[in-house]
Amino acid sequence: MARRILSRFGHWSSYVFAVEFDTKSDPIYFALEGKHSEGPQVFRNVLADERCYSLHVYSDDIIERAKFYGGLKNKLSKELPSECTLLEMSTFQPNVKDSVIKGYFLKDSSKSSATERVLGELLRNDPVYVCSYLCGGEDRQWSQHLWSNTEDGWVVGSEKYCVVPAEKPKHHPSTLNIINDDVFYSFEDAYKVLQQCGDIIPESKAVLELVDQRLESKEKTAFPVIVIEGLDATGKTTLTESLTEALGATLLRSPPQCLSPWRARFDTEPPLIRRAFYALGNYLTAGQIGQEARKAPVILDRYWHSTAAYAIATAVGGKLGNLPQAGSEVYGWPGDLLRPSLVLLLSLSPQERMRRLQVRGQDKTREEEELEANHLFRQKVEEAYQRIEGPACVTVDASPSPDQVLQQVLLLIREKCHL
Ligand SMILES: Nc1ncnc2c1ncn2[C@@H]1O[C@H](COP(=O)(O)OP(=O)(O)OP(=O)(O)O)[C@@H](O)[C@H]1O
Ligand SMILES: Cc1cn([C@H]2C[C@H](O)[C@@H](COP(=O)(O)O)O2)c(=O)[nH]c1=O
Repeated sequence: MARRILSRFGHWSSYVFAVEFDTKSDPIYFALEGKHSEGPQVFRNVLADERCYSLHVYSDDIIERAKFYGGLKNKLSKELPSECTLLEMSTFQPNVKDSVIKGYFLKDSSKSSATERVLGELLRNDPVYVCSYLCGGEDRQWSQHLWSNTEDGWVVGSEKYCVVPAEKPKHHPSTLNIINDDVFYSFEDAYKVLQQCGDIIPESKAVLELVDQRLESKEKTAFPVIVIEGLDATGKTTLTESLTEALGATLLRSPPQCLSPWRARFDTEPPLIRRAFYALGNYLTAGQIGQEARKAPVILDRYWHSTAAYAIATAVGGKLGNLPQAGSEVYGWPGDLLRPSLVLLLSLSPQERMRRLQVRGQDKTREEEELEANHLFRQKVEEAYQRIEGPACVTVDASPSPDQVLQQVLLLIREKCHL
């Protein structure tokens, strides 16, 4: 397997490694060299005497890679001794798109041999690289040892590298693989993913059959198309229903109703597959818009902004600042997807949104840690919404009463769409 990666991007030692010791701060970045450099040691403040390993998921088959990585955390949590801590890790070439190899860094304070047995099994049977780390000498310098497969099992390979500090890259590594792993910018790219899943996810075929029958629509529409976006419970359903009535419009949504039987199934899949499903949903909806907007205005409950914003926020690890900068190509609109006339983003304070969620009877029992993680995720979704362009969204304060929100939005629509 090592040979495969060498042919694609160069030698293993040309990669930079990022370990997420703490999601609130930057990862620890390190590189590999033949000898240790003078200066600060990597891991000085974060590792003591634990045994350490890393796992890197790699396969030329993007579906195999996504599926295996998608299930790996669960598998490791079940099989490894409870004294093992799993940290997210990426291996990448700075500024090289699509170069990220996802994986985990493992701190093991158990005394058992179970960890090496589990990792050896993975190396033998699955699309992974395994490395172990040793700390030696008076100056406590770390080295990385890439494991190899042999006929008798696995061995700690002869390839030993010195672990040296690496510079923080300009962009967080998780941003390098967004295009076509998390967000699809053409119908064809999303379609290909579901085509490749046909054998392992039979439902993909049913979805593709529907998609094959879609009506193509990229043209400018006779009547305006107005999208209402926002986080869960910001009032989209309430507003889209009243708007539809007030304007004598047609109400559509993305993903469209016809995909409902498969949505839950695709929600359990890793991001590559799940996001391709949602992307195709937009193209199906675009076909419906093309038909309906000949006769009346169209109100849309979610569209491309949701697809891209949720995907980007999920893909980008750690802090809000790790999101790609405003103006980045990841916030662009797909060239082959019908553009709406206006996109309105409903915005609420986290407290009011939580209150509405609770009134609705959901999300009552989150643990504090999960809430915090979620809060960061929500912030990333909102920020990503606001950075998407072509068209960009107009933010609407959704905190007044339903009728006041409706009146405010009607004014905006009259002003921007001359309705
Ligand atoms: N302007 C408002 N003021 C107070 N409560 C509201 C307002 N708009 C909606 N609500 C209430 O907030 C809850 C969430 O509203 P709604 O279902 O319309 O949100 P949503 O954005 O469509 O949610 P989701 O995306 O999760 O489907 C509902 O109980 C609804 O009655
Ligand atoms: C359209 C769309 C939705 N999602 C996710 C985001 C939310 O968690 C739910 C909300 O869906 P609802 O139908 O409004 O309740 O689905 C997504 O990830 N990508 C999308 O394109």
